Amino acid sequence: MNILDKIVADKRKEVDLRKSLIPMSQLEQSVLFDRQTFSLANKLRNSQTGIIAEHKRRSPSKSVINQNLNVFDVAKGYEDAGVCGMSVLTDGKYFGGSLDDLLTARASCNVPLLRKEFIIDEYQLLEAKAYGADVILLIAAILTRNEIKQFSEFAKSLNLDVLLEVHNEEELHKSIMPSLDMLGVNNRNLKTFDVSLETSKRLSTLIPTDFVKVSESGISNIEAIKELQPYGYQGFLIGENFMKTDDAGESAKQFIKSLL
Ligand SMILES: O=C(O)c1ccccc1NCC(=O)[C@H](O)[C@H](O)COP(=O)(O)O
Repeated sequence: MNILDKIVADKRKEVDLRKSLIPMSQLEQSVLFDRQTFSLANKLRNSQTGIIAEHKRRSPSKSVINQNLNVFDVAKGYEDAGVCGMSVLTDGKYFGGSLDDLLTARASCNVPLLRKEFIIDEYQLLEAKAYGADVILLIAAILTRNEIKQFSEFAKSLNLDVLLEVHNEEELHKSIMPSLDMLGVNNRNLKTFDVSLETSKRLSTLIPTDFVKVSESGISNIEAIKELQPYGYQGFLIGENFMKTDDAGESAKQFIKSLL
């Protein structure tokens, strides 16, 4: 079994348990459920830099990145740096994240928040809304076309933006549909962890122009952004490069300053 299959198998068990502990009706009663959400897609369309900065303590490919940073300070730092959005990993077992991280980030800043998760059930979209997210991620590699349609339409009914992530042509062809806002190309192969910006370049021409294009993973310098912008990318998801430093917000600030 590859790592992605393992993550998804574990996630199914976790979501089943969560559902039995907190019913959907309780999530819908969250004070955050009826808040006006921020659109990441609109922010990216109107930005010169397009940085989506991630909170990421550890990962299957790198094990520990940084366990010492406080998500409240990281969120505030990213906002002060001028990011377009913040991605918050909420998976506990593989990334050391939690829904509490999402809530803490929400309490700390007013930038669009992406719940970075392995979404396999509509229940997780209700959780995303209840804990303050504005955007959800759908990963084509772990979903059927019908699931992508069902989850993205449900997310839109909750006023959440949808970022659909692909890694190859087949995933892209099965996923294109009007209920998506942003098409993300992950430069990291989630089964082997190989990273190449060439993936974003190769797939760029196949993405219809009505979607905001986002390049994800393995972006560690300004040159990478300059290389990807001519391919139509308006969003750049960056995790490790900021999180490996002592001050992720300051690192994002210097990065964005050099881009302008
Ligand atoms: O990062 C991993 O090792 C990983 C492994 C398996 C599934 C997902 C994984 N990462 C999620 C992400 O998409 C990245 O955290 C995100 O794009 C930022 O990447 P980076 O800038 O390389 O930290």
